[in-house]
Amino acid sequence: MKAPVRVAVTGAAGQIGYALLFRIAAGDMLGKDQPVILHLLEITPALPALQGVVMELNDCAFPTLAGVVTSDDPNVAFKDVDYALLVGSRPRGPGMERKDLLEANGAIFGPQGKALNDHAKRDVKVLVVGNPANTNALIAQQNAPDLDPKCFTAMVRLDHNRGLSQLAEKTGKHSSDVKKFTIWGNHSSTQYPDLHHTLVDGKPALELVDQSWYEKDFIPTVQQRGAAIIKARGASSAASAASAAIDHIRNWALGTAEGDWVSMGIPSDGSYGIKPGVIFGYPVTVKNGKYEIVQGLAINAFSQAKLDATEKELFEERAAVEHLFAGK
Ligand SMILES: NC(=O)c1ccc[n+]([C@@H]2O[C@H](COP(=O)([O-])OP(=O)(O)OC[C@H]3O[C@@H](n4cnc5c(N)ncnc54)[C@H](O)[C@@H]3O)[C@@H](O)[C@H]2O)c1
Ligand SMILES: O=C(O)C[C@H](O)C(=O)O
Repeated sequence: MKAPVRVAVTGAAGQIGYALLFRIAAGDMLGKDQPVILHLLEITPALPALQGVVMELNDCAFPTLAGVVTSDDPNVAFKDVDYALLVGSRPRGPGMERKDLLEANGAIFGPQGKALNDHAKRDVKVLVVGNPANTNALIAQQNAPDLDPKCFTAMVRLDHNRGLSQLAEKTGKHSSDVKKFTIWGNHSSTQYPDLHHTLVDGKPALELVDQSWYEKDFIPTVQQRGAAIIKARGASSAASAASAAIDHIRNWALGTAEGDWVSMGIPSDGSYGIKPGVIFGYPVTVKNGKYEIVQGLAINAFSQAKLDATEKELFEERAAVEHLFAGK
């Protein structure tokens, strides 16, 4: 067994929290040889419910669970953490766009960014799940001037996994046969699920499906999947969101597979013409805990229009929350 690492999860008594904590504690995220100490943050009224979750965690007697810290204070919860999964925030209901949550949730991420800045490990890996995830990650990043801006990422992995599954079903293959798929941009209905470089069992995806299915079926299905789940379940996705969060951190910590990439919301740096200043979904590979944008992919006019639309939306969201940045 390795030395334990500290993993913070916010909103730990919520529905994603309930699907996430047990898998992290069981070693699904960082490996069966990596003990974890969970640092669980909740709002004060949810602390009794959180205690119930902790009782259940203990009752599992997981070999990889080395301790649990609970708090309603981010300055306590983020002390010395190696990983922080920022889930705690309000989910949307039917008929809402995720950006309608900016007002309600944006205020959560400034103080949490500052607490990470003041207390977390200097190479902390932060994943924002709470919606609107990209812009909340930007708010946290902008309140953490002493941390590397690249510590802050947002989750587009659920969209990525949804795309793998849709394409696998259409082509009669398994999702593990699908490689080099990308979610560009925002975790919102402007996200661009891009099949132009995708391979299914080694063959170009766009040679296996027709363009009209790609444009009129695949893209909107992936873009609107969160809303479809809210409609069907009466609550937003939880187990699949938790699973995607585990995939995102596992790949960031342990690396991506040779010959493939994953999608992560990361700080834009000018790659593919996206101006710096937002958290943008990109194709990335990871080695030794560092992610790198896959460079040199051809972008045709169709793709460029989609990239422009999602970039525009992210800069609009940025403009709406700039007052929450440190020093503003
Ligand atoms: N990025 C994605 O792909 C994705 C997928 C699914 C859900 N989400 C988002 O994740 C968020 C959580 O969803 P859920 O279904 O678990 O919601 P939920 O309402 O079941 O749980 C949220 C929890 O967060 C807690 N919380 C609220 N403010 C907090 C704060 N300041 N600090 C700590 N905890 C706080 C609440 O008490 C609650 O227990 C929502 O914003 C949802 O839209 C994102
Ligand atoms: O759609 C939502 O509001 C929840 C989540 O972001 C999802 O994609 O399932």
